[in-house]
Amino acid sequence: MQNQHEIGILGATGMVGQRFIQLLENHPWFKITWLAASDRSSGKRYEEAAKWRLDTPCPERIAKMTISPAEPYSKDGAGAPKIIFAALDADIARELEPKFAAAGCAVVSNSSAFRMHPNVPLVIPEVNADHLHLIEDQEWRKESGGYIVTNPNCSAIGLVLALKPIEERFGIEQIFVTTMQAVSGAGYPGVPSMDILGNVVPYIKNEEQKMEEETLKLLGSLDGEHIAPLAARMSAHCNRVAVEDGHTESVSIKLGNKLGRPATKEDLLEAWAEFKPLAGQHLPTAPEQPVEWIAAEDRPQPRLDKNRGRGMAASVGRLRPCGLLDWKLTVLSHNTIRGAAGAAIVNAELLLSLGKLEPVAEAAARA
Ligand SMILES: NC(=O)C1=CN([C@@H]2O[C@H](COP(=O)(O)OP(=O)(O)OC[C@H]3O[C@@H](n4cnc5c(N)ncnc54)[C@H](OP(=O)(O)O)[C@@H]3O)[C@@H](O)[C@H]2O)C=CC1
Ligand SMILES: N[C@@H](CC(=O)OP(=O)(O)O)C(=O)O
Repeated sequence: MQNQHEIGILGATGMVGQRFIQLLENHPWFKITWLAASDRSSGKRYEEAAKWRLDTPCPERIAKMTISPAEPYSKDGAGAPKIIFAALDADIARELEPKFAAAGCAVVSNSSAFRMHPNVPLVIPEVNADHLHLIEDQEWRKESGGYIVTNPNCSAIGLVLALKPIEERFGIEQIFVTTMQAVSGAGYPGVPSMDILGNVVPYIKNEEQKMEEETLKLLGSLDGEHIAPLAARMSAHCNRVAVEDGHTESVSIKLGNKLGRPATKEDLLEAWAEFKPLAGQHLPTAPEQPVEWIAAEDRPQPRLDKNRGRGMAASVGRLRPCGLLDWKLTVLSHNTIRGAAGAAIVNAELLLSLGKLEPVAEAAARA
């Protein structure tokens, strides 16, 4: 890819916005040319508005950029770029993302606002790239070429990466999952230190419902113009724990009978090892091995394993028979990389490789 495409970030000052900047600053296909946040930040230089929380320095070029209002067109008529990465709270996303899509932008969203909308694809490229077909039914796409594509909740994404190869080969009938979610998942400043230090909080608003609905949509199949969710039963328990980054999940599953015989441990390990659905597509942010099996009996652990595959792989370990369902295992993934900014970036890479980020005028003219 020779030309870099100009991109903008909505919510650029937040936890996920900062990850977008970190992951995109040296990206071979995308160049950050526009940053937007709330009225509190607009008009300020990025370094004045954002409290940089990551362990690599804020890129100098970005620090000096001025934050724009969160609108698709500015007063002088100049527009935001046509590719927008969005990292907004759901309520704000619900209001702003459609404005950008209506203005002809491809909105690659990380928020939950439209994930379960029937015409909005909820996508993990390794899992359900075919669901992108839904954008063609969006009114914005028909009128201006713009559209919204979403990535999943940060807890759903690791789980689904681990389950997809199993569902494909063996089928899945029941899923039981308990999460241990990092504090960075709540944004900054997030959970008060007095609430989380030396403690576990067994409640994250709306999280269990999102995990359950999104998992079944992601593992569902495109049926004409609709997604038929996976017909499995699922129960999620979500907890906040005193970990900085990385969501860990204890999972039990009951398998289907696609194989015609009970699956062995070796069958499951082989399914993960051979799961490389994007091989040969050369998407820069996609990990070579999306699901990494760790044999050590006490892994995966967030401190040691969250950065596998540059933070884009789901780590899986502790596979053993389950006394209630068939198998139990532990899954770990980085919540602000694979679970947020990295997920949206790999979605945009997929869209570009499929020709769906071409200039909007062309798409609108075709419609
Ligand atoms: N943190 C995580 O691990 C994950 C987060 N998410 C989701 O990503 C989204 C962002 O999360 P996170 O980065 O943690 O949140 P933060 O609270 O850290 O950041 C929110 C961002 O939105 C901006 N913003 C707030 N109000 C407005 C407004 N009215 N108009 C325009 N911009 C506004 C803020 O700007 P300002 O600085 O000016 O206030 C800031 O840039 C949320 O939907 C969250 O649920 C998803 C997966 C994982
Ligand atoms: N709720 C998640 C992070 C998040 O923001 O999820 P969502 O993208 O579904 O809103 C957590 O607290 O860890």
